[in-house]
Parts: sequence; structure tokens; C-alpha cells
Amino acid sequence: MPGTEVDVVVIGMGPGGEDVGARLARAGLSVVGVDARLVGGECPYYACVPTKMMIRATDALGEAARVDTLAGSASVRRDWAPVATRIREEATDDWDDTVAVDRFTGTGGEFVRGSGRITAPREVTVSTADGARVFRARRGIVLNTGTDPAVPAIDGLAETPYWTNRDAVAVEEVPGSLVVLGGGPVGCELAQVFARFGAAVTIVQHADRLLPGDEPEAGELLADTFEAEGITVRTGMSAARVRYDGGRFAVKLDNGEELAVDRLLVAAGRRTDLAALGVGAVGLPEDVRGVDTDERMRAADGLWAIGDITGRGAFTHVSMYQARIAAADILGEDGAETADYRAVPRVTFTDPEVGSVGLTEEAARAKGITVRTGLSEIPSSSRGFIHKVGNKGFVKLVEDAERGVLVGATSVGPTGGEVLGALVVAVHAEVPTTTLRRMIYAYPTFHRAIEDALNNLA
Ligand SMILES: Cc1cc2nc3c(=O)[nH]c(=O)nc-3n(C[C@H](O)[C@H](O)[C@H](O)COP(=O)(O)OP(=O)(O)OC[C@H]3O[C@@H](n4cnc5c(N)ncnc54)[C@H](O)[C@@H]3O)c2cc1C
Ligand SMILES: NC(=O)c1ccc[n+]([C@@H]2O[C@H](COP(=O)([O-])OP(=O)(O)OC[C@H]3O[C@@H](n4cnc5c(N)ncnc54)[C@H](O)[C@@H]3O)[C@@H](O)[C@H]2O)c1
Repeated sequence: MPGTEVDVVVIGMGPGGEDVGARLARAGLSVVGVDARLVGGECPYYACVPTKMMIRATDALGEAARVDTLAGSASVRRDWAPVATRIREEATDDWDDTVAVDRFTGTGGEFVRGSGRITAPREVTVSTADGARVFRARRGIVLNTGTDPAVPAIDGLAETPYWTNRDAVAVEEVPGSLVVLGGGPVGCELAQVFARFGAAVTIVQHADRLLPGDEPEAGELLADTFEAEGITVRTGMSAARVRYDGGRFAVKLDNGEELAVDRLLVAAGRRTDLAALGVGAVGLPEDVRGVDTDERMRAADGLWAIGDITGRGAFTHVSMYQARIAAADILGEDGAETADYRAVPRVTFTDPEVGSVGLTEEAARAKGITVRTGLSEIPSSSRGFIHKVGNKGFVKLVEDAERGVLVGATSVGPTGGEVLGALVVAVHAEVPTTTLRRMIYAYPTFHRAIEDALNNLA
């Protein structure tokens, strides 16, 4: 089939794909951006932005519930309508990407809506509504195709109208009861949102704790907080069978317990389909989860990969970081930066927020690092004492004792994600812990708990 010659084809216009495409187009390259769904990807339409709008509302409800302890009394009439309206009108333009497409074409790029597949080195075939189009990319291809929700092979589940994150962000009404399958970041954030808006929520988590990628203290604290708010947490368990009778879900757990609920949210991780992307055409394995890249985001000759498929942290900030690096490499910039994942920050926006950077204690020990840890509790800090209700949290530091630098840190608490900022600098810049101990920490801030944790390193 005759093809159109261009410089670069970007398959998948997630946050990183849109960014790399725009950078290359602005630099004067001819760039074709391809997306099967919406330009901007999961983050603005189905993930970060709408869920954080939900959480903004949920946090307001959480604080209102604390008025009785701190400032008299407050009575609140919960209403989901402002949340649904904000998501539809402010976050997603009713799931319309015209603004994003215009933003990209405004840089000089061409946008093609359709499903892209690598059909030969430097060749992409796009299935569009009007048939197939072939592009030959002189410089190469950038893959930013992200992930889809994984749906576990549970008896009966596939035949039911379960929700994934893509359905959950579009709900107009909060269900009366909900099972959330999965206790990772998606499950934890959305469980608390729907529970605070009145749903009776049960989290069914296969791993032995919530947020298993974080320090165990974080998952334990979150489980205690959730239980105190009325969320049922079942860990070390999955569903054995799911049925839907046209109105309600019957979810039978591994332990035989049967839950009857209005809705079921599947938040059990993500999946990729590398065979559908045709990466075998450039010699890469297709039966694996992700695409390996070097420090310049190169995956093969004429192929760069960025974002969730690289397995370096499924976060928008990682995708955008990698986009910057890939763009510099494609443009052949002198002295271009290379990827460094020692200080990848992650924040789960529950109340309390769970922020982490770098290695957990377990991961550091597994790497053979001589570890010292230091922990301080937010409630016993001055600010925690003043804050009173809603003050649960801690700062945990993981030090490479031989080098005297932090290799990981966790900050849980009110504004835990913001407190994390200082810790990201410490891990990224390898600031000696002796230097961190000699700093002045403003009184009475939440981040002053970092100083206490430093003094507790042992
Ligand atoms: C509920 C939820 C909440 C989240 N909250 C946060 C958060 O608060 N902060 C954060 O940093 N991260 C968050 N994330 C993760 C974040 O959404 C992703 O890391 C982010 O979207 C970056 O993904 P990406 O760049 O790999 O691509 P994606 O955003 O996944 O986009 C990939 C794009 O590729 C397209 N595509 C796929 N295959 C093809 C193909 N063959 N041809 C053409 N197009 C294709 C898709 O249509 C999609 O538009 C959240 C995720 C979820 C699910
Ligand atoms: N605030 C944020 O930055 C944010 C928020 C949400 C998601 N994310 C990103 O999106 C990614 C995906 O999040 P996620 O929570 O969907 O995935 P995840 O893989 O992090 O967690 C999924 C959880 O589901 C559990 N699980 C798997 N199969 C199960 C089953 N059959 N029954 C019960 N539980 C089961 C697993 O034990 C796991 O802990 C995350 O890794 C994160 O990087 C980020």
C-alpha cells in the first residue's frame, strides 16, 4: 500500500504522546499523532483529573464532618450533581477532545483518529473510520499507548455490567452499595469517594494489604482509617464468582461470603496488548507486559516508548518526563538528559494522602543496601496535635546508611503529597542526611515531622 512519508508517527496520544508530538512539531518536524480514542489519553478523561475532582469534593465532606469536633456543628446535604457536572463540563468537555486536538494541530502536527499498528520498521498502519492509512516515519515511531483496565478471569464477571474507572468517572448517581475489586491506588481513591458520598463500600483486595506497592505502615493506616469511616476492607481475598440479576450483583468471595450490591467496580490493575501494537515487526517480544527502553527511551531502531507501557511508574508525571527525554533524543540535542528513576514520586490522594518516593524499606534491603529507617507520627508532632481530628499519618525515611543519603521516603497525612516535595528533593539530589538534620523546619508545619524522622534514624 502506498504510504505517506513523515518524520515521526506518535501512536497513542496520552499525556506523554501529546507532549512529545507537540515538541517535535514545534521544532519543525512533520509529525502525525494517532489516537483511537481521545487526545490527552486516560488522565484528563478517565483518570487523574476527574478522580481528583471527585476527591476535592470528598475532602470537603471529610472536613465538614470534623466541624462538630472543632468548630460547633455543621449539617451537610451531600449532592453528587455538582461533582458530575464539574467532571462533564470542566474536566472532560463531555468526553470531547476538540480542544486537545486543536492544541496539537496548532503546533503543526497532523492528527489521525484511529488504531495504529507497527507493520514494519518505521511503518505504521492506522485503521480509521474511512479505511487504512499507512505512514512511513523517516526518524521513527513513538509508542504511548498506555494501558486498559485489567479484568480478572472470575467466574461470571465478564457477563456482568461491572464498572471500570472509565465508567466510575461518568456516574450521575452514587450507588447505594458497591464492591471495589482491588485495593491499589484506583480502588482506594474511588472507594473513599463513593463511601463519603453515602455508598456502603466493601474493598476486596487480593494482596494482603492495601497499596501493596507502598510501605506496609501506609496500607495498614489506610485500612484502619477506612474501617473507621465505615468502609469494609477484606484483604488477602478475591471474588470466586460474580452474578448479575438485572438489578444487583451477587459477589461470592473466596471465603464463601456472599455480598449483594448495586454496583461492582473492577480496579484490579491494568493490562497491555503488545501483539495488537505489532511490536514484533521491530523484533520486540509481544507476550510480555511492557516495552523495555534505554535511558533515552529507545526501544528498538527507530522506536521510542514512553508512559505506562514502559513499566517505570504508571503516572502522568513519568509519561511527561519520558516525553521530554524522547523528544530531545529524536531531535539529537547535544547533552540531552537521560532517564533517572531513583526519585519517582507517587501520591495516592486518599484522606490521609499517601506520598512516596524512591525505594521502600523492603525494596532497599532487597537491593543489598545497608538500611536505617526513621519514623515519626504526625499525631505526636505539634502540628498534628493542633490539627486534632483527621491528623493520622507518619513520615518514614529509608536511608542508605553507608552513603548517608535517603533512598526512599513516605509521607502519609493531611497534605502528605505536598510534604513529599521536600523528600523528593532529598532523594533526587542525594542531600546528605547530616545536611537535612541541620536545616530549619518551620514550626508548626506537617513537614517538620521530617526532622523528627531524621532524628529517629536507626
Ligand atoms: C483512575 C485512575 C486515576 C489515576 N490518577 C492518577 C494521578 O492522580 N496522578 C498520576 O500521575 N497518574 C494517575 N493515573 C495514571 C495515569 O492516568 C497514567 O499514568 C497517564 O494517563 C499516563 O499514561 P500514558 O501516557 O501511558 O497513556 P494513556 O493516558 O493511557 O493514553 C494512551 C492513549 O493511547 C491510545 N491508544 C492505545 N492504543 C492505541 C492504538 N493502537 N492506536 C492509537 N491509539 C491508541 C488510547 O486511546 C489513549 O488515548 C491514574 C490512573 C487511573 C486509572
Ligand atoms: N494518584 C495516583 O497517582 C494514581 C491513582 C490511581 C492510579 N494510579 C496509577 O494507575 C495504576 C493502576 O492502578 P490500579 O489501582 O488499577 O492497579 P494496581 O495494580 O496498583 O492495584 C490493583 C490491585 O488489585 C488487586 N487485585 C488484582 N487482582 C485482583 C482480584 N482478582 N481480586 C481482588 N483484588 C485484585 C491487586 O492486589 C492490586 O493491589 C497504578 O499503578 C498507579 O500507578 C495512580
